[in-house]
Amino acid sequence: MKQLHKQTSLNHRREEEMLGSSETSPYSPKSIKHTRSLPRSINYLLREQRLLFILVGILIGSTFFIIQPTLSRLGPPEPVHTFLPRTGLARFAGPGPRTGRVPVGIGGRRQRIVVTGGAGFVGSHLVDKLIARGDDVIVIDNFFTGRKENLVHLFGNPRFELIRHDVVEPILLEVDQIYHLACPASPVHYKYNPVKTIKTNVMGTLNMLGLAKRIGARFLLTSTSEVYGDPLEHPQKETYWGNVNPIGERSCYDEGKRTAETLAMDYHRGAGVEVRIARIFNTYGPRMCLDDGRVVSNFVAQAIRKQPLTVYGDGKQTRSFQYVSDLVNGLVALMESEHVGPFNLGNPGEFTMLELAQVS
Ligand SMILES: O=c1ccn([C@@H]2O[C@H](COP(=O)(O)OP(=O)(O)O[C@H]3OC[C@@H](O)[C@H](O)[C@H]3O)[C@@H](O)[C@H]2O)c(=O)[nH]1
Repeated sequence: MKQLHKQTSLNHRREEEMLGSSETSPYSPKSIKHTRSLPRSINYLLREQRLLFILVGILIGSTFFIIQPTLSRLGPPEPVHTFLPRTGLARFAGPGPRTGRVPVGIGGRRQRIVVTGGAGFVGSHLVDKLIARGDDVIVIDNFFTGRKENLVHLFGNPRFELIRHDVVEPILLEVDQIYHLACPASPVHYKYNPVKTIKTNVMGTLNMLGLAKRIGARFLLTSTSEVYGDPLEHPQKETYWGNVNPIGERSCYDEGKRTAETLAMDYHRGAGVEVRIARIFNTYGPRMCLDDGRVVSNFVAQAIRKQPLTVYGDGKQTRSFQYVSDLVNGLVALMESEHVGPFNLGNPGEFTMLELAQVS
């Protein structure tokens, strides 16, 4: 009996709860409330001609978006770039010619390019070329061998920025292309602090490749003919793997650049980063440091001071020499090309050092 009674009282409580909920309970389910308030919202819309105002607003908005493209065509013409479309832009814009409206900040925008080591001899000439063709350029340099004087003519140019930064530390920027030149390149400079040289080549390249991967930028590594070491093949083709001393005085640079190349290819294979590798042969031109210990600098400095030229060894060792503007044209052409992997940039004609001394 007790049990039965309990059951009855429970049923009674449930009936009470159900009744209460549909009548006056403040905790009544939302769905019931919604059904009741629907006509009220329609009433709200119909009152005081609110619906009419909404329709007029939609009409004005649509008219603006129809007329706006016509107006923008009447504005000043966009600057015409004669160079080939580059990948960063192509990736955003999609294949084929860009037509119709494009979102602000994407359509017709210039390339943003980072040049690490842009205050150096080669870097500053590269920056000049990129600025001249209409790009926005950010230079990163720690001024170990680079000099502000190489870029002073660009100060005040709104498309140019200079950041004092060492690439062994990470940096975050939003760009389309990265030219990675930062590293002391003459034997006296790279032997001055060999641990720092190899750190720059490994950590610096790792950081810039990481940045390229993160932001989807194309990456060009400036490597060197020194990756061939003391070559056993002449001339050296890109397919030659070299003859390098891993423990010599030059190894910090030779092996550093070889590791940098390895990293670039691993980022390409493993993370899909678009990489270019330029193996740069001896280069000369304005803004070379007269005290960098290279043969052209030394011969020029000695000739200016009317001193005898110092030829090391028997002078029969050969080198090729290219003018800096030719190298810069090659770097840009390589970046714009679809060639992945190493590419020699130099003059095919070789001289012995004795021959070079005779023409100086
Ligand atoms: O006063 C000198 C200087 C150098 N030399 C000789 O000239 C030759 C060229 O030496 P450099 O120091 O100019 O240049 P290297 O060819 O050794 O290295 C160069 O190679 C390619 C680049 O990537 C490197 O950054 C660059 O340093 C060497 O055989 C050197 O012994 C002289 O005979 N007299």
